[in-house]
Amino acid sequence: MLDAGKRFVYWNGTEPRLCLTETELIKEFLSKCSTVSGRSWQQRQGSKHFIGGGLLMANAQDWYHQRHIVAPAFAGDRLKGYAGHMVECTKEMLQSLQNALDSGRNEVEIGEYMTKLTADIISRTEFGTSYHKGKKIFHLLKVLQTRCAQASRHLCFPGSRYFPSKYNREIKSLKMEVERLLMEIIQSRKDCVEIGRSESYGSDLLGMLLNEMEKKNSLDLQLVMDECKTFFFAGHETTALLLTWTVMLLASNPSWQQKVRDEIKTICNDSGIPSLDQLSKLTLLHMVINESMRLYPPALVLPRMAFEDILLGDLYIPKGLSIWIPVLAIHHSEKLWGKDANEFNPDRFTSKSYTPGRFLPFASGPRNCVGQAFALMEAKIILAMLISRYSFTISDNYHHAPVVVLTIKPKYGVQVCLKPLET
Ligand code: HEM
Repeated sequence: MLDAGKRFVYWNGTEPRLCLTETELIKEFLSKCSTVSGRSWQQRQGSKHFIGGGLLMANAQDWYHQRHIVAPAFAGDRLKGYAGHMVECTKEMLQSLQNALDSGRNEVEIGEYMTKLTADIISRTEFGTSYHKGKKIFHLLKVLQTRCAQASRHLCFPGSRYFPSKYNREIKSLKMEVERLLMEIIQSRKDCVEIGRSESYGSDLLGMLLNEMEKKNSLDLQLVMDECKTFFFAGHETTALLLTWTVMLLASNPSWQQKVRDEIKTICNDSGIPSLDQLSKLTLLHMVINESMRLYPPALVLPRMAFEDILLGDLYIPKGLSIWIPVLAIHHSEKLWGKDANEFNPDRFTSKSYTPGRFLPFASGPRNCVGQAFALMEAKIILAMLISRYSFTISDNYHHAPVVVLTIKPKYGVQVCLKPLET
């Protein structure tokens, strides 16, 4: 793609798209244009049933307002408070790996375990004690997301979203069921506060959203529900893919696997469970995670629409033009990363100063990933616990077939052979 030139326009059906690959311009665009650019009508339409007007799809002043409500839930002590859920859920995942080994299997498809684990973690983080109901909601949301993807193929036909087709009827009833369950949880929290049984709406993500919105006098329940759906959508599959690809890379590179294991042993002693202070000291693990996100970025493109005329350096972007930042192509560019751009080499992240605009797994600027610190904490805890308990190698049954559909997935999964380590 980068061979087509540094900037070029191409047509996606009837929509012209400007592809931006110059790192200086990308940096400037992402840092300065967060309120004058945003999600297109098509993007919002395609996702409105399963995430609605949540942060990911919000634009302009709505986005700015929502970002300020949501951001505190992912920072400081609140963020640290989620670590316990991450450790507990990972212990359960390790137990099910052990059960698989005890039943005579020594090979597992690790992607399945990671997908279930990250769903469990976000479910507990969002809904605390209402966790089982949360899991049911998320299951319905997954079905809803698939149906929306199927229905969106017909979005180009005018009026198709109003047809009472099979998909549209199913989407409507799934959406109603999700919102009914979410309202049940929210209502019972509100009742507890009103009758004086509790002082706040709770310390989980949902409770924090309700508390923040009440403080700012804007308790909009539809928005609370949309944010809950957004966190699940934005934070579950992305992290599962990061973990799955990292295990694949470490299983194929035993020397890096051992280096990371030694680091974990030195820093976390024998427990293999990193404390919050220890997480920031796991520098080799962090380099491996970065390299994994460079090679297999869970978000492949950053799509935006210009809502006003924008002047970026010498580039004039007219209002209404779509802008695409091709993260995958930038992360694999030999010009930006050198001749070994397609190889696994975590050493390239030894220095913390990378050219801005060339490493964008979480985007950058004010509209970057609000869950970045959460995702990195989660990934480090899970990987540290897994690596200190098992050594793993890539199975002969693994076929390397990354498929690109919005995200980058291993088509046939990632099969690894596990060996318990002496403790
Ligand atoms: C490895 C894991 C993750 C990756 C690679 C990732 C990546 C990204 C990227 C690239 C964006 C910007 C999208 C764009 O501008 O088009 C984004 C936005 C967002 N992410 Fe993440 N994400 C991850 C995990 C999470 C988690 C765990 C959560 C929450 C629990 C989360 C919540 C969000 C939200 C709400 C936004 C929208 C922010 C805004 O528009 O202001 N993400 N993420």
